Amino acid sequence: MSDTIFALSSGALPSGIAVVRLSGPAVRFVVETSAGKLPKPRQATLSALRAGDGRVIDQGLLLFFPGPASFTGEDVAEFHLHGGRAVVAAFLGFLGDLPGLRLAEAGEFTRRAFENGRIDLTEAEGLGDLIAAETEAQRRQALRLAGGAFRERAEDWRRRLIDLRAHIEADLDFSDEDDVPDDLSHEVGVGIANLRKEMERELSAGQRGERVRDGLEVVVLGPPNAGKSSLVNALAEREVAIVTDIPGTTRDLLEVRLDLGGYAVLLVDTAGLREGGDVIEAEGIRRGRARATAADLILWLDENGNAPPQDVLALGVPVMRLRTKADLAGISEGVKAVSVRDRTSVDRLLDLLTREVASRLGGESPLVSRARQRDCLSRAVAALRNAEGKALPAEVVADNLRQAGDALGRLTGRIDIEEVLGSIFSTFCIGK
Ligand SMILES: Nc1nc2c(ncn2[C@@H]2O[C@H](COP(=O)(O)OP(=O)(O)OP(=O)(O)O)[C@@H](O)[C@H]2O)c(=O)[nH]1
Ligand SMILES: [K+]
Ligand SMILES: [Mg+2]
Repeated sequence: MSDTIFALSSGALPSGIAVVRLSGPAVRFVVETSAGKLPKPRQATLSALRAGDGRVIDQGLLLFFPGPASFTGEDVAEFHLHGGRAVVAAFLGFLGDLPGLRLAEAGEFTRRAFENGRIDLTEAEGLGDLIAAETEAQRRQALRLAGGAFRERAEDWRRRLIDLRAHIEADLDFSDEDDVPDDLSHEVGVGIANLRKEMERELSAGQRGERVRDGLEVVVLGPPNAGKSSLVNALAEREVAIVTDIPGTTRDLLEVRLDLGGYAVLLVDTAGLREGGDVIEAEGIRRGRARATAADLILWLDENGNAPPQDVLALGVPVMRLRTKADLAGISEGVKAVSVRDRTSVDRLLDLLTREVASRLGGESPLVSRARQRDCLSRAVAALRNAEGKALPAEVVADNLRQAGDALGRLTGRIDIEEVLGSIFSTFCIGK
């Protein structure tokens, strides 16, 4: 019999209300001990909440969700206490002293929901993303995943794969090996190609999904003293980076998270690019370049409006050129100008960046948003490609379809999941 787990599932104390959640076989016993009797399922019930020795710890709401129709699939209870530190400490102390009860590990409620078949792995990932979501686009995407959109899609694909295999296997039973009726093999070929195309569409949308989830990375590059750190501070509206008139002030990479029109952006300040300087600065410059290599956008800042050097252009990352310190010089045509002394110009730049980010990340929330999901789906696509060759023996086609199905099984967590489970659920917070 599994342990009964409990945790403070709501946020930091003190708070108006604190929700302590329990799941497992001892839940009924705990509820009866504390509230005197089991309340009606799924109905909030006000009750004195007592410790094992009968003393009242708090007066609060209690909810009881009998398994298997609960979040975890087991008996679950929620105690809504007053969110004082002493109240919660006393209640958790009472629970911890009961036999068979222990504090939940990070993500353990969700893990039980998965293990009891209440949700699949993509829904569990969606729940984790929903809790981590900081922007509107992240919330929408996570909610779609948590609501089962990817699971439904993957199940549909799996059913179709099974149908296709059934066709092929029926065929193997009834005909000589090299004598597959043309119309049937044609039908199967079309079915495989359609599946592959649908999966490929989701994979390419997934590049957007991963950016929405992780944030679009914008790296600020330019010569020393171009005003990079000043602009980063102005865009973030906080003094994140040190600004001085000494060239070579910034050495470490500095990351700032921005919410631009509901999209997460990671803005990275870097050391000014130049030859020479001391070892510390040289290392800073090396890190800045390396970071820019993987960026989604480079903001190239220069107070004269000069273009970036060839080695920056050669990175192949889109570049937005900006002339800085526009308050000091006249208008220069062709290059957008900004001055941190002129808030309107900073706001205009924010608008421009927001439009740029929205044009890249906007649209319906993609299903794929993690490397793990991308990896599983890529394997399925590769297997389908291998099944599409002309004049392949039916056994080879069937075997590749089976492999594609296995890849989808790994995606939803039907098979081969032990090695990924730990890494997925350990990123959750305790109480989820
Ligand atoms: N007049 C004016 N001065 C600015 C503007 N932006 C930055 N500066 C000044 O330019 C100097 C350099 O600014 P920083 O933001 O430190 O420049 P940086 O590119 O981060 O410099 P490094 O980190 O050393 O590469 C500071 O004295 C800033 O006050 C601007 O828009 N107008
Ligand atoms: K500087
Ligand atoms: Mg700087």
